[in-house]
Amino acid sequence: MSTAVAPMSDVDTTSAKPLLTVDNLVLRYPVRGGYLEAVSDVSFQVARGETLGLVGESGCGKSSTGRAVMHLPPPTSGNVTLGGQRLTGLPRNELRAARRRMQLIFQDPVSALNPRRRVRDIVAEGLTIAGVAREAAQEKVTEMLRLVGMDIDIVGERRPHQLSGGQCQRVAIARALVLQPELLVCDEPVASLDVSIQGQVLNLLEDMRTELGLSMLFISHDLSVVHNISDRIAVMYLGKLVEMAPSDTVTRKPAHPYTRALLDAVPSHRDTEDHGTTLRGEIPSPMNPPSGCRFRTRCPIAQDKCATVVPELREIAPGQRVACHFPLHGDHDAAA
Ligand SMILES: Nc1ncnc2c1ncn2[C@@H]1O[C@H](COP(=O)(O)OP(=O)(O)OP(=O)(O)O)[C@@H](O)[C@H]1O
Repeated sequence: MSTAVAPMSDVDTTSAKPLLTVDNLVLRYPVRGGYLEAVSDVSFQVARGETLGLVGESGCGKSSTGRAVMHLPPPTSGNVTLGGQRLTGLPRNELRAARRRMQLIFQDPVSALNPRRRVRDIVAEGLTIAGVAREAAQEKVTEMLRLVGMDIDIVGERRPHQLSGGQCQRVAIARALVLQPELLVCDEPVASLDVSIQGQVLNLLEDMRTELGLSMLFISHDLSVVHNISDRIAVMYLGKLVEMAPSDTVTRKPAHPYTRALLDAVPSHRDTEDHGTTLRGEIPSPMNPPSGCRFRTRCPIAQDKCATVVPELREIAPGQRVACHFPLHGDHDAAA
C-alpha cells in the first residue's frame, strides 16, 4: 500500500451502537428518457468513532451515496438515521439543523473555498450562521486552525489562492470540524493533492477522528488509500454494495471477484506480473444495468445463475458480507 498513515484506532465495530444507519437507500436522477439509478438499495451502518471506506470505480455511485446520506439531495427512497434521529422526511428547518451534525469534505479544496474570503472568515462561516458571537467564534477558529496544523497569525488573512492545495484542504477540514460534527463524509479528499501531501492530510483526518471521536464515511476509488484509513470497507459496483468487511479482510481475503479485481489493480498488491483478474471492459450504464448480478458481464467466474438471480449481500464469515453466488474462498491469502 503506497500512502503511509498512522495506525488505525481500535474501534469495536461489532458492539458499538451505530451513529449512522442507512437502510435501503435509493437515489435516482431524472435524465432524458427516464431516470438513472445511481444508488440501488444500499444499506450499511457506521459506528461511533468508526471509519467506513466506500470504494469502487468512477461512476459506481460513491459520491451519490455520500450526498444522499447528507440529503443533498434527499434520497429517492430509503432511510437515513443519525444518532437516533431519522433524517428522511424531516421538515426543511429541522433537516438544516441535523445537517450541521454531518459535514462534507470535497475532492477539490481550492474550488470548495470561497476565493474572495479570508481563511479566518471561511473557517468561521458556520459559526457565524449558527449565531455564535464574533469573539467566541474567533477563539474557536484559532483553536481549530491550530488543530489542523495552521497558525492563524500566519494564514488568517490569506485567501485560498495564496495557499497550496494541501493547505486549502486543511482549511476545508477546519471549516467542517469547527461545527463539531459527529459524522464527516470525505469524498475523495486527497485525490487532487500531490502524493507527498496525501499522507499528511490522511494522517490529519485520522488524528481528528481520534481526538474528536468522529465517525467517517471515506469515499475513494483508491483501495490503498481506503485500506489505510478505514476500519471497514464497503465495495460498490454499479449502484450496489458487493462486499463489506473489516479492512484487512477485504485486502487479505476478498470474497467478491470485483473486490479481487480492484485489489489486482493496486500495483503493490500484485504478487506477480501476470497474476490476477484484469477488469474487462467498461462499467455498464446505470440506466440499463445487467440482469441478475450487475458484475456478471465483467466477471471471470460468472455462471448461468448470475444472469437471472440477483445476489443478496449475505454474511459468509464473521463481519464479512458478500453479494455473489460463487464467492471466492481463502485461497488468495498468499497474494495479500
Ligand atoms: N446530477 C446528476 N444527474 C444525472 N446523473 C448523475 C448526476 N450525478 C451523478 N450522475 C451519474 O450517477 C452515476 C454515479 O455517479 P457518482 O458521481 O455518484 O459516482 P462515483 O462513484 O462517485 O464516481 P466519481 O468518482 O467519478 O465521481 C454516474 O453514472 C453519473 O454519471
